[in-house]
Amino acid sequence: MEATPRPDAHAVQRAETLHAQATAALAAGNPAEAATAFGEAASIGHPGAQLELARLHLYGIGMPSDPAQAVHWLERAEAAGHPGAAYLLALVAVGGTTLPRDGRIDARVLRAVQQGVTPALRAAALHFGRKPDPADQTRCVQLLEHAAGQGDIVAAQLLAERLVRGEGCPAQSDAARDLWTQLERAGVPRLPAIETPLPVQAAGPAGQLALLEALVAPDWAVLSETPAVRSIDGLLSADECRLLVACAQPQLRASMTVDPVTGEALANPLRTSHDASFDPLREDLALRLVQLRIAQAARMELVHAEQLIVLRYTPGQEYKPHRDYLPPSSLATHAPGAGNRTRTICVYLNAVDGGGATAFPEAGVSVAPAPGRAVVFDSLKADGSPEPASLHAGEPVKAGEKWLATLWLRERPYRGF
Ligand SMILES: O=C(O)CCC(=O)C(=O)O
Ligand SMILES: [Fe+2]
Repeated sequence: MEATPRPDAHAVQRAETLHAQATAALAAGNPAEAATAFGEAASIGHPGAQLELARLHLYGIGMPSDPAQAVHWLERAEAAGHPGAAYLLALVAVGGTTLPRDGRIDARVLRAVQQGVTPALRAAALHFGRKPDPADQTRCVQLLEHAAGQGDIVAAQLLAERLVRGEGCPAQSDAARDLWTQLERAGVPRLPAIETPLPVQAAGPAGQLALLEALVAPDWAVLSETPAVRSIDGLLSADECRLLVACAQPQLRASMTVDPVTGEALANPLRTSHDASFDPLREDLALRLVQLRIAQAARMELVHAEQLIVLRYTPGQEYKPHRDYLPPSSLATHAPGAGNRTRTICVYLNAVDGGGATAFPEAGVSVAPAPGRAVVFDSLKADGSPEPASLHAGEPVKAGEKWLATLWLRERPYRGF
């Protein structure tokens, strides 16, 4: 890596001014202007500007997405000692498209954890939380405490759920109640009760970070060959199911469907749930690792996936019989280069008190919700043409809530990294 020449005091001052201008431009909704100013400050050697510029390149804000360019600036910021840069480089590398999946991932996350980078603490907590060793369970709680102490609301929610059940610590119902009272005062909704009675595959060696274990998914069981329907148990841990619900809750809105004639998104009685779509910008390392395992379970690369969707159904709500492949009208406007939706994986995040199974009438199979269980099915035939027998429905919920995470996977890459 090239060493960045040390800028003089005047240049440092100018870089600070540009960084402040760029930050203001971004907040005011002028990403192109922000990119120019961050770019100038980054070239002078401002590590914060290098990191911000990298994020714009990565997510294609104010410019087309260019992960390789993002990595270039992140490596500079990392060399200058910016704690967030190591974290972001690890986040890019786990995807395996722009940087190799190698030992630097764990080393970088470990460094970010030691420097207290909040999303790194959250990701490490969830990783250790999947290891059965009691010391790792304790580590998970400590990392959640550290992140929550730094203002990470989601970590605080996950911590409260562990405290109340005594997961990785003695049960502390008073402390859990106090924490929930504080959270509720701040407008944070309660999480549904999520426990995973299904055994979850252990996450690599005890006592150490080995984040690439996220890519190891349990095998599927074939329920129907044609149409292809499979199920997988123990895909996500309780913490991971809670994470998806907690991240979705603030963004829930009435679900839309694609009009088969016009391709427009419409509120539709076909689908009465609420859902949240995860903007890639909001995908932190923990969410990315969870999604990588979900994609792996579906035996596809995550770059083929549209944005993760989390759905919530309350009693009476359902997703009436439908097929997931896109009609030609919407395919033409929704990333046609990626091809059609070829496969879907839905992961149940909680136990539903009544109803809510996913039914495949043509296959004659039905999958009941259980936390961490997934159903994987194909929407296209082997020759790429639509498979009408992939018809399926989310049956009405009769009691309690149903939380579900869905990845719709395209024939070809849909995401940039
Ligand atoms: O709610 C369900 O069980 C099915 C969801 C579904 O069909 C979808 O997300 O495409
Ligand atoms: Fe569907």
